Amino acid sequence: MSSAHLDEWQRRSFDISSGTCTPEQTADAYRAHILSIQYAWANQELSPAASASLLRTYSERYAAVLDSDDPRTGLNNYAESALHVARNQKNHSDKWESSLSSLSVQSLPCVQRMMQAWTGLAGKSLVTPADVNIVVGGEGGGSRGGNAPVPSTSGGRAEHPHPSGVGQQVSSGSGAGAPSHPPANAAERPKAWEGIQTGQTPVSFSGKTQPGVSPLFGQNSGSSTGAQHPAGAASSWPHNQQSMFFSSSSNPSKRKNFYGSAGENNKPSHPGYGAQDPRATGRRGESSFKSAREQLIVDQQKKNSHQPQRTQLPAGGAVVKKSLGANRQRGAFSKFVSPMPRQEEEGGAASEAPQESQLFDERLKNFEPKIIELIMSEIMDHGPPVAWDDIAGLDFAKTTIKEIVVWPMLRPDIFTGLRGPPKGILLFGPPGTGKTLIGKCIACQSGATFFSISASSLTSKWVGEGEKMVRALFAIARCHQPAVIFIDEIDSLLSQRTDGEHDSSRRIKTEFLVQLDGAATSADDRILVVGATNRPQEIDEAARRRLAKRLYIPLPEAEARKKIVVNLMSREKSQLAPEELEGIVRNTEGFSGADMTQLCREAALGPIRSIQFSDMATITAEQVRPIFHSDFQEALRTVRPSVSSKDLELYNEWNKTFGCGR
Ligand SMILES: Nc1ncnc2c1ncn2[C@@H]1O[C@H](COP(=O)(O)OP(=O)(O)OP(=O)(O)O)[C@@H](O)[C@H]1O
Ligand SMILES: [Mg+2]
Repeated sequence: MSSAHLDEWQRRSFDISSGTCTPEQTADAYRAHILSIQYAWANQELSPAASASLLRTYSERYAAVLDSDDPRTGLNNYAESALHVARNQKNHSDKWESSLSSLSVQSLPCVQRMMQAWTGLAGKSLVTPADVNIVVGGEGGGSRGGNAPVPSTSGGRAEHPHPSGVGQQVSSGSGAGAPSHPPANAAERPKAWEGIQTGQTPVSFSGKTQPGVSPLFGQNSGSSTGAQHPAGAASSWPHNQQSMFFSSSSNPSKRKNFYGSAGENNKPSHPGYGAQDPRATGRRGESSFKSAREQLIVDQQKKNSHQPQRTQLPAGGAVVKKSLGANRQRGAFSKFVSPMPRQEEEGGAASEAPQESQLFDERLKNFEPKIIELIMSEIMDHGPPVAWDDIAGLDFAKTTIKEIVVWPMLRPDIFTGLRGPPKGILLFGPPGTGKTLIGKCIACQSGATFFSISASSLTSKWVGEGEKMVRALFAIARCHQPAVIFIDEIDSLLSQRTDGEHDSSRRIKTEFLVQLDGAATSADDRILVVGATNRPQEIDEAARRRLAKRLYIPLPEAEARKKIVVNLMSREKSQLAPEELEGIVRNTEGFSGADMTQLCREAALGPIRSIQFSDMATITAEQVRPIFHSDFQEALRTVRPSVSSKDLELYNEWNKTFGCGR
């Protein structure tokens, strides 16, 4: 035994027996003991007999700590695990089975009304608001965001009524066709309807509309219209209506799940999104087993659940393809939509789903799971939301970006051919002017799948891994279209190729250029690469050409500086007269957005600095005085602009030569 070991053991023994340790610390120390005994034994520092004896001794004491029912002296393992089980336990509603029989359902007034409406009121809204109280799928079983997984009968050409019996999802939109009549006899009815009639299908009814659960009857909360459902679904849905009925993988994070979806084609899942939460299927009794990867995704979803839902489940549930912009919800979180409708997207029939799923596998089968995993982790779905208004000034850049990202979504029909959006944007300008901020804003506002890639994650110490990463990145982006790939500090990835540089970094650049060029991507692919740099002159000329839209992000003008101060001060207690504000703006000529932020931070410390040291411990937050103009004056002594006029000249020069600004 080395003396170091003995010292350590002695110290731990002392700690444990000193009585000052919490049960957790004691247990930890015992665990450490047992580990070190095993380690010493494995290294032949302890004889087998000695280690067996030590282990026995420690195990006895260890057990006493762990299994104690006295919380002061030990850890109650049973309680801990019981808590764990309780945390993961499904609530009662999971087990709750409706006592409603098919007969009692039929006698419900709303069902009666609906049946009457069916026969008597074709062409009119069939439901009253009260009807929306009936939901399908129970907990988590519905689809979200107004994309009810029900087939459409758009254009009045549906031969089959809605499985719920309504015949059509009643919509506020204009795209809905005339509601269809119910089939006159049971033989004509789709199976799902029979399921309701006979109580065979696992339909549950709850007393209230749950958020995120699509009403079975009645108006959809979103902009879902008949037109939103893929054409053709109407004719194909009866064959798998149950799966459509219950599939609901509309969570945005599900798209991270597409990988590994092989073999799931027959499940009522969103084929493009792979494994799904079994609860979401609404099928009771199905195995609740989740792989570690699925569990991770579920955990991530929970973690990010406060984020706005940006991904829309294509109508029809079983259809993978995202619908085009014209059919989507619009607004801040709506998706960036391809101006070039693809054939499959237009078709969108459920029968195409298996092919699509195969396509996903096909496209990614050559990539190592590890690499795919790495890239998937770079998909940015979270982070504090940034709105266009949070970015002061930069109107030209903002308008141009909206033009490239937002407008094609609104009018996909006119953004085709030569008007198609560019594949690459370069944001360049002095440091701290909001380039990264714009990237974050695109992530929040475009609705596209947003990959925020750092150059370091693409460059690997393993030769050859880097270009694989680049290939995988674009392949995955292609599977998640429309997609935006944001590469901050792109100069480090695409700097000029020199003779002396390492071969692997050269290969990464080449691969990137190939992918950017579209040689490896088709014209229909909606992948937008946004690069940001404050060293535009270092970018390789080939890369420069591919980043066709080069936008100068200059230092903020007076108005923008004012807006930054006003924005930041609105969140603090401050007293600034308008003329004082103007004074600050005048004195900050040449400051970048980041400098302005720094100035405000420094000024905000003014009130704190004025507090007497003796009062520091007792003063309440309300007693801290507001930020005054004098604090700004004080701050201006220490905060200086970070961009020199010489640097500015360089940027202006580069902008004149290569920029796309006016
Ligand atoms: N136009 C702006 N409006 C509001 N805040 C801004 C603006 N520009 C910069 N800022 C502030 O400065 C901070 C830094 O900005 P950002 O990281 O976007 O700069 P950058 O242009 O990416 O700089 P770099 O080139 O050094 O990466 C932002 O978090 C924000 O607080
Ligand atoms: Mg930046």
